[in-house]
Amino acid sequence: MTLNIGVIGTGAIGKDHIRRISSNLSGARITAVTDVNQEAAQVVVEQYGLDAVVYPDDKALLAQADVGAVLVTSWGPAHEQSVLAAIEAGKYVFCEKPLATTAEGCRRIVDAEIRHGKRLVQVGFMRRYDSGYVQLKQAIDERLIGEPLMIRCAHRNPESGPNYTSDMAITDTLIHEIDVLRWLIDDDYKSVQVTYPRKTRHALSHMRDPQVVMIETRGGVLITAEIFVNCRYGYDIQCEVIGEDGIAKLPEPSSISLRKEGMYGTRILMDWKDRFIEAYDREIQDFIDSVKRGDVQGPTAWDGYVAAVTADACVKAQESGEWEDISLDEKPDLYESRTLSEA
Ligand SMILES: NC(=O)c1ccc[n+]([C@@H]2O[C@H](COP(=O)([O-])OP(=O)(O)OC[C@H]3O[C@@H](n4cnc5c(N)ncnc54)[C@H](O)[C@@H]3O)[C@@H](O)[C@H]2O)c1
Ligand SMILES: O[C@H]1[C@H](O)[C@@H](O)[C@H](O)[C@@H](O)[C@H]1O
Repeated sequence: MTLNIGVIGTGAIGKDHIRRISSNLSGARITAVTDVNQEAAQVVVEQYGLDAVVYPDDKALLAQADVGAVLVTSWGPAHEQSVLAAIEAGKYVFCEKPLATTAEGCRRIVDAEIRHGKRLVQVGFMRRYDSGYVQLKQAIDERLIGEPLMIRCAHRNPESGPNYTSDMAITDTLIHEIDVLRWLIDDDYKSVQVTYPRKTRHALSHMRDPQVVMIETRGGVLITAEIFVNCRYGYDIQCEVIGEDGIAKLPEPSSISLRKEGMYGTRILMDWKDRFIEAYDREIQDFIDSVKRGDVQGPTAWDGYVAAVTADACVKAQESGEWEDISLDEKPDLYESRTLSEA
């Protein structure tokens, strides 16, 4: 049976997920949408030729009995309210990162899910579905490089918008590394420090860019992550795991090589939508399939909580310049069952 999906937030990524569900993926259709900008939501319905109703808000959308699952793709500060309302309505919910903008908000979602007694929430940490990261994890799990000792990574965007602030380097950007690296090496974080190299002239005056974040894991692995959101040349994601017996590196996206005008090289992508297009397809297809089985498997609300606690400590470290502790509540039993990361 086709799964009816409602979409809360029809901005950039909401539209992109609507496009993939309507044209690339199988087993689901969009029957309901809402956005604070209802006219924009109506335009999206027409643009993608959807047979969908535009509802005034998330509550009205969630009240529809025929909506089997929802995607929360609104602004970060609106996520918590919609996810809590979805859990209360007993609906499966895929929420883009961040699950909530505070660790307390994520914890409220975790507690609501525990009270419900069953996993309903999947968080949009799509890198776990990227074939490059999956290969990297396989190499680590198979001990091809021995015990991991250090990780070096870089998260570069060509440019940041006018509303982007220094803390968003953590909460909006590094949040992907925060999730994927603990999944990659099956470890959790202990402490963090943030330092600032010389600032690029391309960053707006209110911003620190680039930033370098050092995270120590409980197992003693040292992570160095560069965040550079005005690098100009492309959307570039790098990750290298240095182990006792060798080094494993995230593959570059496949691309033809060009010999042209005295140069030999490959193109670099400019947009996150293209860099992780297959990962987004896989994560949303997995959500659809697992909702239909009644058994959501992707990144959990607990993963969203861990990311938020870690991000809070990173933001504190941005301000203090000191090493800051990262301390988590005890993992609830609900999240001990097999997930994608353990499958
Ligand atoms: N996984 C990823 O790689 C990835 C990529 C991009 C964005 N995101 C996340 O997705 C979310 C949306 O990002 P975006 O780039 O699409 O932003 P956007 O600004 O393009 O779209 C957000 C939309 O949400 C709407 N909105 C705000 N509050 C709402 C509410 N209470 N109810 C309904 N609609 C509401 C806005 O009107 C807007 O149309 C953010 O949390 C962002 O961090 C994730
Ligand atoms: O919302 C986007 C998205 O998550 C991208 O993957 C990231 O590179 C950007 O920095 C962020 O602003």
